[in-house]
Amino acid sequence: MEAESMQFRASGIQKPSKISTGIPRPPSSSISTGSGLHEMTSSQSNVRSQPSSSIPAAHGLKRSVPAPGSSDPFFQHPDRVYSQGQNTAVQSDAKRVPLSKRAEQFGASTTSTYQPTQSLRGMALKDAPAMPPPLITFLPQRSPKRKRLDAKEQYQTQGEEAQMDPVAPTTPARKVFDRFEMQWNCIRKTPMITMTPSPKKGPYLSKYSNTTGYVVSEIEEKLGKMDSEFQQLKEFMNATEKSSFSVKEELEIAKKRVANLEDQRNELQAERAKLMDKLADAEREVRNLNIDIQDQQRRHDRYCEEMIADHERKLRTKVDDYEREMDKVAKLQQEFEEKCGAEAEARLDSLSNENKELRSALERQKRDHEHEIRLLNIDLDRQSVRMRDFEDSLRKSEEEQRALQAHIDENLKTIDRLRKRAEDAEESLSKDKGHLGGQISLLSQKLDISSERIQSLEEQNKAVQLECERRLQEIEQAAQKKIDEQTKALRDKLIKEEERRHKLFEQVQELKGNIRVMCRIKPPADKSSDALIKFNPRPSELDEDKIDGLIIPTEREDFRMPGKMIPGEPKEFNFERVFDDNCTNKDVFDEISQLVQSVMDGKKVCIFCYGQTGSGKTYTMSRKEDGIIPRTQEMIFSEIDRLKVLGWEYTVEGSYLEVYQDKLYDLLASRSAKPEPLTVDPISEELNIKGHSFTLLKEEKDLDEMVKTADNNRHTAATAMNDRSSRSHSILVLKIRGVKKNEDGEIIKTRKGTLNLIDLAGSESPDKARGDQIYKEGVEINLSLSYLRTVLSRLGQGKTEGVDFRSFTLTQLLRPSLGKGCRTLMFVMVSPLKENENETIRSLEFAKDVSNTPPKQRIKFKKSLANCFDQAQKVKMGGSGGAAKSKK
Ligand SMILES: Nc1ncnc2c1ncn2[C@@H]1O[C@H](COP(=O)(O)OP(=O)(O)OP(=O)(O)O)[C@@H](O)[C@H]1O
Repeated sequence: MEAESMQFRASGIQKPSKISTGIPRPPSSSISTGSGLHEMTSSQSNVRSQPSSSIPAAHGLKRSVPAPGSSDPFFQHPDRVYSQGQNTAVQSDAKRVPLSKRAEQFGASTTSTYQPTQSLRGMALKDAPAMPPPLITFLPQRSPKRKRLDAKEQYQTQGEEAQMDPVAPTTPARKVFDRFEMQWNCIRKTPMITMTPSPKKGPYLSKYSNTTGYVVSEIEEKLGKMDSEFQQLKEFMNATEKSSFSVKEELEIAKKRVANLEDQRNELQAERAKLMDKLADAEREVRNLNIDIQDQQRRHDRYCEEMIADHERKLRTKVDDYEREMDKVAKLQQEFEEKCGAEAEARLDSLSNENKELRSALERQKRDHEHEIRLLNIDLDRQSVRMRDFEDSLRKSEEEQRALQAHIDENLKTIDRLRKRAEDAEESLSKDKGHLGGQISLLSQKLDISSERIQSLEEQNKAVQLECERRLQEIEQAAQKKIDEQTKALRDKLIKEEERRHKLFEQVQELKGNIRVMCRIKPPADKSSDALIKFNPRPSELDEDKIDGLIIPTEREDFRMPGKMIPGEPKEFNFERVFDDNCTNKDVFDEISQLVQSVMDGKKVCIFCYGQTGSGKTYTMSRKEDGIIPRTQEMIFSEIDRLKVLGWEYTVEGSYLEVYQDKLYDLLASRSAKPEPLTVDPISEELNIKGHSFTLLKEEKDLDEMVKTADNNRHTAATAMNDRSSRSHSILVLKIRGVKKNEDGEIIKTRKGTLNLIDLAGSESPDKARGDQIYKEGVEINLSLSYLRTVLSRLGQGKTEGVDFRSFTLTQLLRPSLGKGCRTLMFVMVSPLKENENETIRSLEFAKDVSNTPPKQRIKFKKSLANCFDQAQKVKMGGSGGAAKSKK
């Protein structure tokens, strides 16, 4: 059976062996029943070739069987009409033609008819039709509309059809099988041949007899067997077809998978190309970053070098200037010391001027130096800002690198994923495996190389950054060291210079006198309309731009002609300086700032503002924007800062006091209750007020606050002339203490200065018409002022002994600052209005009294100075050599 099935597969036509027994045979016959249809034909042939002995009475049958195409009724059956040729062919080719072929032959005679009434009597078995003629058309009819397909298309179409209907007879084998099945069904449906029973005939013929029946049942049995075999065959055929369709399906799936894998491979290649591009971009970016970093570093180096060179150059210039100045000072000092005798006085003024210039130059230089240091610090700051910027840019580049790295990591992850996918694909695509694997490994190798490169670039970056930081630190340290050294050298020089300046300054101040007087003329509200006093200003002999004297014309009654006014003796007033109505508060302070400086040097200084009500005392002393007090505040605290550099530490204590009706009050005390008068210690060397303590002023703003409080509390009383007319003396007292310590912290020098800034009450004559209270206040004020004049006059004459300060609270208060070695400046404020002329002249005379007592030295100094100018003038007229001399 196995061999047969194999044979079937090879030929495409399977024929069960039982089929060969489709033609009934005698049971004794040697014809094998196990052969196929082919054998069946052979057996028929064998039957024909057998000796007549084996087939009894064959002849009778032979004779009775008509030849095909004859008029025998068998062949006239409407369903079994055979042409003679066909029949012959069947008979002659029965041995060779396979059943299928024969089936085709049968199928070709679509019009053949079968006559069941036809008898086979007298027909030899070999002449009997081998197969019953088919009842229907065997060959499948092709639809005329159906397109003719080539073999492949047909195969595919059949495959598709088979997919739709797995048992559809579309394959050639199926077609043959179906035809065979139909043929077989025909045979099965064909009614059994009717034969006339003939007991005389042999057993063979008796098989066809219905009367005996056993032969028919045998055939029936065999047919049943064949049927079942056929069913098996059919099942087998169906199963085979099904498996063939599933194989086809698998093939299709495999094809699709191949296509998918192809796509994946393409995708992978595209992704690899993208990654390569990204990698190239990253490398390019890193290269650019490196170039940027190098550029930045170069620029930074160049900037540092330039800065250092510039700084050195500036410093050299400064040192040179400083040394030149020092030489000049030394020369001057020498000259001064050499000509200290009579000529010294003659030269004193020029020396003092020079000294002033020198001092201002030195201060300028010092300021410049400080400015230089500030600039250097700014430069350093800028440098550190640049450094920070540089660090920022580095940090940014690092971040970019990190982002790049993250990107690469992401890509690596993607690659890993892809690699995994590729590996999966590799498993199913064995052909592409090597190729794809190679590509992936190449890609991962390249990526590894890139990651290594990035890592090394990062390391390079870090190294460059570290190097930059190190170099910058070195430069900073070197610059700082140089700055420190130079600052120290300059500081030492400055300290020496400061000491010299201090000495010279003291000398000049001594020469200027301990009591100095200056005058200020208040500008008139309306120059054109107001009736003004005719001040004839006299320019200073020392400085033509300045005024130091006033000549006021007077009138007197002609004693020969009473009532007639004639010009009187002009009144001449000489002061250290006169500020006319063009001068500002700044000019005033520039002139007196040296006295504030003296306080820093440990001197006791009193600055008074004297004058009639409304003449501008408070304006000069306390004007918020530019008065003496606000400017003094600023100067003191900036001086403290300056001297700190030279090793001085200062403390400032202050108090704001008021003398009203000869009683002392604290202007800082609360005004809610009636203020209690204070008592001054009459003996103490320092100003001591019982029950009163000075306020420690750490910063300028503390002093400012104190002044504001005092201003608010200041007692004022309305007068006809000035709404805020002051009816009391106000005194701002500042105690300034300085100590200088050595490196071990021991105090090596101390300075104790006191500054009294006094805004005196209005000096006008008391007028009864303004009320008793004001009159009383006026009398009191006048008394205290005249006593002050007395005290100052005596002091101006150098009489420090026997001066009684205790008579009035004001002088008692100022006593510690008016004694020997103290400095006093009196500002006399005058009104320019004609209506105030008397008061103005009285004020000027008051001031004259104070200043009319200059030291003898001063008179001599002025005389010799005048001589000097005369001589210089003469020389100038005489020739150039003289001019040079005069210049000198
Ligand atoms: N140099 C000046 N320039 C412009 N205005 C001035 C000047 N001096 C004083 N004044 C003005 O004159 C008025 C009176 O000045 P101030 O109060 O200073 O007088 P005073 O002498 O202090 O008076 P009192 O003795 O009553 O206190 C103010 O309005 C002030 O602004």
